[in-house]
Amino acid sequence: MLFTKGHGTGNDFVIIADPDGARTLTPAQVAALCDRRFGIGGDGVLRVVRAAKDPDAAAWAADAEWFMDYRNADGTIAEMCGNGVRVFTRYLVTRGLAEPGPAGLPIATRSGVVVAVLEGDSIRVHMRSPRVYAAGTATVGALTFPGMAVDCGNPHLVCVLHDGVELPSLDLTVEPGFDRGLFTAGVNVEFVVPGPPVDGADLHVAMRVHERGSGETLSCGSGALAVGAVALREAGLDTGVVAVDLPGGRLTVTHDAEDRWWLAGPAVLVADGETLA
Ligand SMILES: N[C@@H](CCC[C@H](N)C(=O)O)C(=O)O
Repeated sequence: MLFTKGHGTGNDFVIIADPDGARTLTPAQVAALCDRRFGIGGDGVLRVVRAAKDPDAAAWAADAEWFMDYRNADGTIAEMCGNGVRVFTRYLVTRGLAEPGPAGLPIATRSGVVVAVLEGDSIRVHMRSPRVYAAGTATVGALTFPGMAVDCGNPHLVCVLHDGVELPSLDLTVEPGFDRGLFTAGVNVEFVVPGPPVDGADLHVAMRVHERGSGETLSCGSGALAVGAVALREAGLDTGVVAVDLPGGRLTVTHDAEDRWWLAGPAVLVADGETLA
């Protein structure tokens, strides 16, 4: 099987082209591809398929030619992957499979159509609007952190650290505890600390994330969107730009005056290959 490897701020993906929807990817195959010792290694798989050729995306085929079929490293399906959309777009354009129009390139995902705009090394995506909807808590070791539940198409719990707890001190090798009644399908948990002012942003934060189905990753685009929404809300700002620093680099979240939410950051293809087993 031919594959391409790519990443967005270190959130890395195995990309499998399946334009006509001829391939079945089982959870076990996805987990094997993503295995960092016995496989290619990745936080997830992006299957590149025409929306019209996949029953999960047929509803969007009139609005977007291509469907990002995203799977987590453990083989589970997720509704959205913000870094994945950018890497997916880079793949389509680099391979000549799509060309963005003046308004950008629509991409179908399991949580609807998003639109990607190429800006050199960076790709900016008009995302589905995040919805901050409930209070929750996360536990890491003996510590409990209050947080806000945010729906970005996929579920997030954003926790601002308190009492001088520092991001590097958190052990995210194990899944944080969370309220399974609130998040019946699991959750991606973001831990956030405020940062000093940076040029071009209204707010600046640093975050780490434990992703549902993938463990701690170097970056999570939908997580950054959730964090940006909570940061703007807590600052009392309706619109603004939030610089979000992750272990893998910086993403920028913007809520503009037309009520659009944007996620921007780099997207890189690093290798092509072929699996042998
Ligand atoms: N890394 C992604 C999110 C991938 C899906 C997530 N693990 C889930 O299960 O919801 C991103 O960049 O958004």
